[in-house]
Amino acid sequence: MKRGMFDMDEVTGRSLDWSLFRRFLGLVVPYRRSAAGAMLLLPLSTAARLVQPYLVKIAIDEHIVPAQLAGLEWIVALFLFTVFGESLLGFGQAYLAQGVGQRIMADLRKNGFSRLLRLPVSFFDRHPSGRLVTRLSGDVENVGELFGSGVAAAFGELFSLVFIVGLMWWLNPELTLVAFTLIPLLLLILWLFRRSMRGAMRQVRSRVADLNGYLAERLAGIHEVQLFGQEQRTLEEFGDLQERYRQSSFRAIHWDAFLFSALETLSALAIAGILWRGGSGVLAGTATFGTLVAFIEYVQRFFAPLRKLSAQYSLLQSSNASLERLFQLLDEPPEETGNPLPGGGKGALRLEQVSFSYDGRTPVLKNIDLSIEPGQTVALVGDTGSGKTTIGRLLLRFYQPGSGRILLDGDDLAGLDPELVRQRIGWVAQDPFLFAGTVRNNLDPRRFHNDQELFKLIKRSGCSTVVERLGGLQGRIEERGKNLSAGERQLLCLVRALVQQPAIIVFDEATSRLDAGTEALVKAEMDQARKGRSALIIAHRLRSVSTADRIHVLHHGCIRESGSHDQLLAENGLYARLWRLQDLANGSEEL
Ligand SMILES: Nc1ncnc2c1ncn2[C@@H]1O[C@H](COP(=O)(O)OP(=O)(O)OP(=O)(O)O)[C@@H](O)[C@H]1O
Repeated sequence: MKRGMFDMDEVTGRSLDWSLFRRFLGLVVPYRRSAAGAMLLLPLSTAARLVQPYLVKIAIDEHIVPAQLAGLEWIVALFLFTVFGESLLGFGQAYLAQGVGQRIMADLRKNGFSRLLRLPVSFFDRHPSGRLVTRLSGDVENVGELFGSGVAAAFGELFSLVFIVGLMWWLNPELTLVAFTLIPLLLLILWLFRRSMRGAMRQVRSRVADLNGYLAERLAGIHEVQLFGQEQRTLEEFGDLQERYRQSSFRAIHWDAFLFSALETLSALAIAGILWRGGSGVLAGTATFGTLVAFIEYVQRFFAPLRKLSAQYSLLQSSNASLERLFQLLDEPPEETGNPLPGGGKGALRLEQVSFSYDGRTPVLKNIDLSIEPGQTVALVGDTGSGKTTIGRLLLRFYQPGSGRILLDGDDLAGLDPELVRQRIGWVAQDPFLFAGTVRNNLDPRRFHNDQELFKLIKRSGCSTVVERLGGLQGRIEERGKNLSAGERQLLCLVRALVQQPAIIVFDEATSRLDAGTEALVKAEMDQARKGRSALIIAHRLRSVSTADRIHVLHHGCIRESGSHDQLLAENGLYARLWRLQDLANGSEEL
């Protein structure tokens, strides 16, 4: 698959970043007691583990070699005690550390989702939903592991290393130097690994996000995939993404394997050095046999944490990229809240010289002047892509105009609380969306009415048959309203818009998908809904707006003509031409 065919997730993540890490520690603060407990148990369990080879040395040097069996049972008992102690302490440590990790995950998921819900719609234009799902699932998991399996464990391993080197030096400095002559080589290998692993982990995260994004998009459009026989092509594209993901994972595994075998080799070389120098030392009487055995054991235990540290390093790298992505999300500025709306608005709207572009480059609306007086019905017509829906979105404050201003009952929309604006302006969308859940939760999400009032409104809006078929207010609507026809969905969305008793109602192609019979029904309900409030009707079919008080004809983002139906026909301009075209087509065809 070509790069760019499906937007690649930005490859983020610097090397281990302390500012990110400090911020991560802030997530641990609420659980500091458990975290401190986990950190405290770590050195204790490590000490219990590392004292074991020393006990073996004593057993050999003081009891077995000199054939002094008295007291050996105490050494064995102590040995067993440290083994059980290590298990118990290790269990307690893992329990506390993993608990902290799980709580951090829950917090991040909740905070991330809560931020997503408050982000402006323009954010979702830039970020495919599949990628956002990856952030709240995969990235959160990674960060959660950072404490349990990452930080706490790394702290333990580092403690082990220092403890081992200290003990070895205390037992025999010369043998310690022999064991660690390969340290420069070890550092070189670790540096190489660290550099390569960082790039590999970033790529893995980025490619898994691509894969998830693609999956989410294709599953959402499964009807179109099947309709256009795209199963094979989709499979191939998925296969390509999957292959890219596999390759990057493989690269990461390859580096992991490299480090594992390099450390194994170094460990074996160090043991060989100890056998050679230590063996001659035992024969010359400068070292004891017990020290030799303990050294071999300690060298193995020195390289084991390094292997673990390298695994933790991969984890830290991938968590770093995940942390960066999650913090980016948490730092996204939420939609501005603005001032509360003064009460008693009558539903007057005014657009003054409004211009707008989605991407900051291509103008979609240019210097729009338009007003709706209280109780008036204004219509927007124009060809596909001329910017009608965009005007509706600006009215609902989903986007802010690039220049110019919009006044709602005299107040600049830019300074008003969007939630309250959306309560005052009802919206019946072109492609209405219903959530999986009860009829009640869908129709009256803000709980404006009790059941009786709601049912009255449903009846008045002519959709009581639909609601009864679904099983009443507690009846179930499936995901995206797929157990309903387009007309039924449109009718329910009309009720949903009316429930909040808006001063202004916007119909965006509300009847475009309906058959003649249902269209007449919805149209009648729309006429009913317009009574006593201002309305903006966005439509292709001129017949459906001919009775509007004022009609604006939009062309390439500019208002080309304005007036009543009769005035526009008399002007004999674009509107009149479109009207004749639609009339020719029996008034039933779209533009
Ligand atoms: N989210 C978006 N991001 C970028 N461009 C967009 C977005 N939504 C719409 N556009 C572009 O803005 C222009 C106006 O779109 P808009 O939906 O307002 O047209 P419309 O007049 O309502 O069309 P239609 O009658 O087909 O619904 C189009 O060129 C469209 O491609």
